[in-house]
Amino acid sequence: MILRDLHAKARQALDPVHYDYVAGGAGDERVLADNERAFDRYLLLPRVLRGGERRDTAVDLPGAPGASPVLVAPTAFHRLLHPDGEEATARAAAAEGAVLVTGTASTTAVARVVAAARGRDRAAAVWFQLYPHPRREVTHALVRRAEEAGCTALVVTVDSPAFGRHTRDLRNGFTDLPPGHAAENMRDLPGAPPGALTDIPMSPAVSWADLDDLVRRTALPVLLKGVLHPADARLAVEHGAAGVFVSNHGGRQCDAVPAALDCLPAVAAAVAGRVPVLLDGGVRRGSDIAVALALGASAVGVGRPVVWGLAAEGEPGVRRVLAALREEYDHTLALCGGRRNTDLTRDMVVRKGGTW
Ligand SMILES: Cc1cc2nc3c(=O)[nH]c(=O)nc-3n(C[C@H](O)[C@H](O)[C@H](O)COP(=O)(O)O)c2cc1C
Ligand SMILES: CC(C)CC(=O)C(=O)O
Repeated sequence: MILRDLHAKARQALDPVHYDYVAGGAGDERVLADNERAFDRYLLLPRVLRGGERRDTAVDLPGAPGASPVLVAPTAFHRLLHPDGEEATARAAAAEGAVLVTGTASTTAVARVVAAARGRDRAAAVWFQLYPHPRREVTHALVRRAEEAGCTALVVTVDSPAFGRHTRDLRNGFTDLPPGHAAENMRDLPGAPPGALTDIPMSPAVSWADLDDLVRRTALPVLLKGVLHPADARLAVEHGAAGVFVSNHGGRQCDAVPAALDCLPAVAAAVAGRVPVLLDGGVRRGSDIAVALALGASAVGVGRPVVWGLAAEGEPGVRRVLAALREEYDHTLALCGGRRNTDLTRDMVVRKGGTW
């Protein structure tokens, strides 16, 4: 309910073109719709008489011990959506104990984002989402910026060898950031001066060799974001990834893939507990988090709900979103007879209308 209210408030507050940029997806937005709908296809089957007075929902993630199971997924251009931008998001995430995955396409430089988070909580974990650049030296420069800023992990987005065709943006002619906004992490790096959406160039040539190069080059844990095929999850582990995000980019890339949730069980089976599996796409309720964790995720990311919270109310709005999800999840865990996240097991999820 809180999330729906903040979404409605954000819609009122935002320029319709910017609203469409966030809300929209690729193609006919089939995947966008299915990400949320997928959660309606699964139900929880609680266990009884085995709970406890207290619950502990913290999770140990790479570079983020004792984190909330709800992460802030990377979303671009926060200053476009609220004047306090990424710094407000960072303070809110830190206050809620949530890992912030800050993006390459940030309208605030990564050093300032991390400083804002650490100003709120000295132990706050900020991960840097990386779009591998067609020129390796630019990728390396971005990694150095993230390392120097104090990020504790890299999240390499691998579902974007090309820009997604966002139908609403094409219709609205949304190609440039308004004056005064820029992709600050790209500033002074070779390439176009920041200002256009496409100043974050995608590279169709990115390969496993680039992942090997990154893993060799940085001491930070490297996670992959945008893995759907179990064979790729297996390869990710073999190539040294410290975690895998099951994600279809919120339905913004290929509009003919399964819902993220539907890909989770096979990826979790392929990874077989060797590294954490995370999921994003369509998570809107505490019970969605419980379903994802029961199906093999260690934690979930939320994208649009955080942006709606930011656009509607700034830092307090983001806090409300993260707190609501965490509290609803804790309540669901209690109702399922769990004390820890790992008490939610595969047998406690059934397909609607069927049995397991
Ligand atoms: C406005 C917007 C911008 C995004 N920007 C990025 C980005 O820069 N890098 C990235 O890896 N994912 C990006 N994503 C995808 C999110 O990280 C995440 O995968 C997706 O939003 C999850 O789905 P949800 O919005 O249903 O929670 C973006 C998503 C949205 C809605
Ligand atoms: C600048 C864009 C590449 C950000 C993005 O990933 C998205 O809008 O989905």
